[in-house]
Amino acid sequence: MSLELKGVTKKFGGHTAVNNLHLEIPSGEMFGMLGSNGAGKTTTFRMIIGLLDPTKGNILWNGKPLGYKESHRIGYLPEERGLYPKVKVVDQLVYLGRLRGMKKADIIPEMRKWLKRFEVAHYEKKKVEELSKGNQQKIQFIASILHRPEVLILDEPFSGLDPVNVEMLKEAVLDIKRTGTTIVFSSHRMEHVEELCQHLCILQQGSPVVYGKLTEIKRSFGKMNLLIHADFDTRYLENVEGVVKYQPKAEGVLLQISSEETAHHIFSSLQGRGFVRRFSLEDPSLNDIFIEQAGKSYE
Ligand SMILES: Nc1ncnc2c1ncn2[C@@H]1O[C@H](COP(=O)(O)OP(=O)(O)OP(=O)(O)O)[C@@H](O)[C@H]1O
Repeated sequence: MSLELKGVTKKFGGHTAVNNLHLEIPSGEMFGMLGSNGAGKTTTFRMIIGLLDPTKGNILWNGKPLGYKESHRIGYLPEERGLYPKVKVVDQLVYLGRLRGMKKADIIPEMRKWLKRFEVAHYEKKKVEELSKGNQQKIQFIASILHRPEVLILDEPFSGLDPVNVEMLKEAVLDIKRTGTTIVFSSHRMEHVEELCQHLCILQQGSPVVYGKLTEIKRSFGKMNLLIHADFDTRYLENVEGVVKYQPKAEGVLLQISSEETAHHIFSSLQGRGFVRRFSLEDPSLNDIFIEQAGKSYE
């Protein structure tokens, strides 16, 4: 049971937006799709949901093609949010739920459950344009999950939300995953992907430059981070062998080092120089990996 992309390519005229993409996303998994602006994430999502046809390749859900007719199986939160501004929240959700094969009598209680959970129950009879952008996003999220899809595609679900709402949405996404839904989501916020996904892919110009399990991707990166807070000048570390990057922080310094051996060596070299409040060896962050692979910072 999985979502499979087999050699999927999408060309727009002479431009290749997605290039021979092979992915296998196990059923029930939450999968992170990363990449710089224009890398091909949204195009891939549009092909998965059947809004665009691949120029080449196949997309299979449990071994069968996923087409536009399978829309009741798929939930999609698009990047460019698009609800009808003049239509009331309830009418909008009933309309979208019915499009995905639900009965009105089933939609209303499910809708109310989610509106309450997202603390927007009092907007049920308001027009969408009367809601803030963040609250409109919650409504659009509800629209994407109301029919309990088997596959849920979330394009930048957390963008534009305040930290409290990000947490609220994250909890909801995790609960949906627990029901067995397969979730693919894109984000430019690496910490969200690190927190939620076991597997991920980084696209660059339509091709995956990193693909696999987060823990293995980190392990095979070949570098680690060393955080040091010391009450003395540590600038000499910049020239120590094995130190790849030296970044002064508001407090202390963050080093990127090539091996654990370098950490041992640095630890010894700090002895006798003064007080060390923190010495912490850490895995590389996804941001480190992204910057190196895709060549862009999203901090
Ligand atoms: N309908 C279209 N016609 C022509 N070119 C397109 C079309 N849709 C996307 N593209 C091009 O395909 C490439 C991939 O775009 P896509 O929107 O998939 O990137 P993305 O990874 O989602 O980017 P972002 O992070 O900015 O949302 C871009 O170069 C884009 O200009």
